[in-house]
Amino acid sequence: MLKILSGSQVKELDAAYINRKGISSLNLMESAASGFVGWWTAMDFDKQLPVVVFCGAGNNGGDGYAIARLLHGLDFEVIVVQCFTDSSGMSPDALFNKQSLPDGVQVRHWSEFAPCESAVVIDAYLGVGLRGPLRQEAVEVIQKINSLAGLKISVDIPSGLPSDGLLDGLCVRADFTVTLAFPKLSLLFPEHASVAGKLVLVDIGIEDSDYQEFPSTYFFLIKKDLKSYHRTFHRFSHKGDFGKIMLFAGSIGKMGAAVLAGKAALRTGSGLVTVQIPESERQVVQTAAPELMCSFGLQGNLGMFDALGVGPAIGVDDNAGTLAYLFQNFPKPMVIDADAITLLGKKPDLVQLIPKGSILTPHLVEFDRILGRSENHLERLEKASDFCNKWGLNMLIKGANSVICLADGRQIFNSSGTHYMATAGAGDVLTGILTSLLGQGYSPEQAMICGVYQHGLAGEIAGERKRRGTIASDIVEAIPETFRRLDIS
Ligand SMILES: NC(=O)C1=CN([C@@H]2O[C@H](COP(=O)(O)OP(=O)(O)OC[C@H]3O[C@@H](n4cnc5c(N)ncnc54)[C@H](OP(=O)(O)O)[C@@H]3O)[C@@H](O)[C@H]2O)[C@H](O)CC1
Ligand SMILES: [K+]
Repeated sequence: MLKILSGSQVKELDAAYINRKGISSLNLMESAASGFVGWWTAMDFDKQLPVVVFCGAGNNGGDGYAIARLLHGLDFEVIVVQCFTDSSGMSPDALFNKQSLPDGVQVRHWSEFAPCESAVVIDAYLGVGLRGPLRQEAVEVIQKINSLAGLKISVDIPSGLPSDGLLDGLCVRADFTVTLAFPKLSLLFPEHASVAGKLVLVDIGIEDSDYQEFPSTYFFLIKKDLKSYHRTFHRFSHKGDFGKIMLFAGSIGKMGAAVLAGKAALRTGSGLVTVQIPESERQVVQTAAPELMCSFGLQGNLGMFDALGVGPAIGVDDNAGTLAYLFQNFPKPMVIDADAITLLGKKPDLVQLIPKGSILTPHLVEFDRILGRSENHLERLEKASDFCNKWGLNMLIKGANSVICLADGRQIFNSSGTHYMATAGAGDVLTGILTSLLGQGYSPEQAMICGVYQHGLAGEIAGERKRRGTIASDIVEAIPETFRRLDIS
């Protein structure tokens, strides 16, 4: 899992890495530039289009000069736009790379650069070294970059965006941000989605062990992490090992929630799945999914289940008593979603009854219902951390880059998923997946890590095939393929 460090820790990380590996800072900059160009090559940009690289005087600019040299070597027409006047303030590595530009690369000063009609723009003006409010010249440079018509690609972070905090002013509006080593925290905030564009992560060779000495509570979950969090089953495993779970979901007119959550749990590998529903609606479930079992009364049978999920479309009117009953009579961690979260917002006294280690899965509106409105994502993350710590609970804040908030304070941003998942019932599918994994003996942390990543991956697989026509059932049907892609048997 990648640790997300603050902008000011990046310099120390580089120094420690350089020291340990016995390489120069220039080598690291070259890795960054060649990583960027590796992505560029895979994107197969049109060689007819000129490439305009805006370079600052710091190491972000240094990356830009090195990228300009490498792209020129690949036969692109490259124009470097120098965004400073006095070269004496340049970082040594940026200066070296500026001096290494081949003759064929044109260099202009930003104030003299007249925008060409069509070009790809690379923004290597300011990176994580930004300090304080933008100076006047920087405002004008960024306005110029934003005024250009072509595709804009920011190196490491859109220039002007603080790496760890909130945008307060102007920054480059990127179509892609190619971020180095780990995503900068602010790139993961929903309020910055429109300036960060698509996020691309480039590995520059720094290993997980190099991060160890740097404290951070923020992490980024990537594909290679998944396998080690999964349980392995053997040839003597039987139906019981895969868990018996109960999903309390659906109500009259909204039975799809029970069907989707139930099918998702089956596709995730649950041995036996029972849905708790109104008796009058049993034919909906049993016709849609014959593998599901139905139950119509809670009392008496909770002890037989390994895990429980509650909330999707149960309604908020008469269920406070039921929730209290579940919390008091099912002592293991459970999944709490949708209407159950809204109910907690209405009856906060219920929170203290929730079994420790349980997983709450609010989207942003539901989050506000339990913890009040937040001005921004940073405030939201802090509230989640306090809440989880106070009550010994886990929370998943759903959205692009959903955040897994663990009771011990770690907050893990998910990297999988797509906007095609913004469709009715996608959350019900997640509840089914998470409850299934808890029932298979996964700890809440394991269940959240595996479940959230695979839910996102299933959405990506469904989206590849169905694009904006993706519906929640497609996500369910893509779950088996996620096990194949992650090489999990
Ligand atoms: N491990 C890695 O991830 C690596 C990243 N690399 C790249 O390096 C940058 C960070 O480089 P750094 O030199 O620390 O800083 P920047 O280039 O981002 O910024 C410094 C320049 O910004 C000017 N600045 C600072 N604040 C302001 C402001 N408020 N308004 C205007 N200009 C500002 C500063 O000017 P000074 O006059 O104050 O010196 C500098 O010119 C990182 O983002 C990556 O891109 C490395 O390539 C290798 C490893
Ligand atoms: K930049």
